[in-house]
Amino acid sequence: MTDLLSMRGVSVTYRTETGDVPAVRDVDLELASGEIVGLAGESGCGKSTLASTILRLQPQTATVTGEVLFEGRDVLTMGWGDLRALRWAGASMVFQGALHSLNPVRRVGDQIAEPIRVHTPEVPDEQVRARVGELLEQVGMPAVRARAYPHQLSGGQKQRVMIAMALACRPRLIVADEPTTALDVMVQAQVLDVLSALVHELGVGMLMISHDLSVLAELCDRIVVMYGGRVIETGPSKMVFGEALHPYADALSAAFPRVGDRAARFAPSGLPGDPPDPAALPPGCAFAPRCPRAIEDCTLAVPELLSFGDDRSAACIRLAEVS
Ligand SMILES: Nc1ncnc2c1ncn2[C@@H]1O[C@H](COP(=O)(O)OP(=O)(O)OP(=O)(O)O)[C@@H](O)[C@H]1O
Repeated sequence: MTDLLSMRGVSVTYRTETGDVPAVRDVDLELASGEIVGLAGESGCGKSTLASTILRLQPQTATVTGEVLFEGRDVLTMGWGDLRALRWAGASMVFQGALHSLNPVRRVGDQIAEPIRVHTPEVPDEQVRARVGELLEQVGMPAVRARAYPHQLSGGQKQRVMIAMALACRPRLIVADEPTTALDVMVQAQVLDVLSALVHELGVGMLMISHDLSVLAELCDRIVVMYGGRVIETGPSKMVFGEALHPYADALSAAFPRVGDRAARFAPSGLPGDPPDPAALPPGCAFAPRCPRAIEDCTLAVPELLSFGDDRSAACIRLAEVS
């Protein structure tokens, strides 16, 4: 078990008018301080749902079971006071839609200062302002930009502001859900550089979700690949993308795009069919209907996630042949 984040047997089911949607099924995930872990998988495989459990941000229609231990304490059962203290100060999130979540009529410096003021009301204004300037400089912007309004900033600068805000209360974990998706390729690369430099410099942990495999490969120490709500492979990033064990992860790396190549973004070319509907998974291995190596036995039971060496695991009954 790692010191920072340890998720055990996490399942999330949404209640909907048309029935239950089991979006995440029995997921284990470990993340240590200073480590960047990437969550990969096609749209709808449960990445955002899993990430939202870390800060208990899922909607009321969701039922979450299992354990989400943050520094040894279960986020799923902690009281509201502890949860409030955890958000921003323990763990913070950089969202996909961040570019539109800044308040257009407030200076960005005031918006970065807000979590600091809420979490540490005793800190005098002058120190808060100094901290905001320091944060802007950390993300590569001059401190004077604190006075700017969002419309005066470019998309990349706005995303830097969101990163500064996420860092404001010195969290030990950052959850980044598609943090650069809306940005141009060049700006995307710059923002990713800022993020990874900060994670390494400050020694915080980061869970990174991206459709873009090249982003994950470049940035992450370890990769967790999801399919149909389950983890199907984990391992060091170079190995998962270079010599995948699971046929699905293998199909992904075969379709490996160039950095920022949006046309090739996470749609494993050459893989027939669509990702499964989480409310109606096929029996046994959910990937079997699309898998070039599937045999009849694959449909009998959900394959267990088995360890391969110290740092890799995969869920496929045919691994003896694949590995
Ligand atoms: N609030 C909700 N109510 C019902 N179903 C939901 C809700 N949020 C997500 N889902 C469903 O849960 C499944 C997992 O969704 P999730 O957004 O976690 O996947 P994802 O891998 O992050 O996809 P994407 O990359 O498209 O964001 C999908 O089938 C989705 O339709």
